[in-house]
Amino acid sequence: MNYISETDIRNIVQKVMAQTSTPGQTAVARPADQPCASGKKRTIAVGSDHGGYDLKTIVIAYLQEMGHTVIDCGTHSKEAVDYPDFAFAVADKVRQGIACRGIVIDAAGIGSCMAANKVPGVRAAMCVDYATASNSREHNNANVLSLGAGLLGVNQVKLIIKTFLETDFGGGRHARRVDKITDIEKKFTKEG
Ligand SMILES: O=P(O)(O)OC[C@H]1O[C@@H](O)[C@H](O)[C@@H]1O
Repeated sequence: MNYISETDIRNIVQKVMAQTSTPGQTAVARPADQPCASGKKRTIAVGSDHGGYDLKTIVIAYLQEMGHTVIDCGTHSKEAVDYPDFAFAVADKVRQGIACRGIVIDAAGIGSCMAANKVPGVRAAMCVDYATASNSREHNNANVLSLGAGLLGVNQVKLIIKTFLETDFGGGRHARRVDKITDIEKKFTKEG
């Protein structure tokens, strides 16, 4: 006859407790939180609306030049579309761990950032220069970069992307704070 041993019960309880951790406890790692070691060739998801379409083409070429694999989540023309659809497509690739990082682009970069941040496990940052790109990585462990195509020149964009991909998370006090962001998210998601 099959029965559940005390060890099995202990394992089940530990698993359930880990999945329902409360603020102050260490966050459970999800695919989107898996490390994306610097210096390595990565898979990066990129998406834009019509306002970011031209820049997306440049960004994809730049990433490929650096040796990264790109998942192009669209849009595929300059026909008017809605940025949340493409920001979600990118963010969901990061959430699932299919892409290590994501880049979302629209004309201003704001709406795509908002939409991407609704996806569990995603920390999207709208960056406009070296300082915001490095801070978003070092302090916030951002895994999605949002760019405003109408605000940035091509060289600026390349510097932002290079910085975003090559800056490591600082850990320490920053990890405690990022864990608190995750705890807020968990209050509102079943998936947590
Ligand atoms: O082309 P329309 O619809 O005027 O504006 C789209 C842009 O306006 C903002 O929402 C976004 O930045 C998006 O790219």
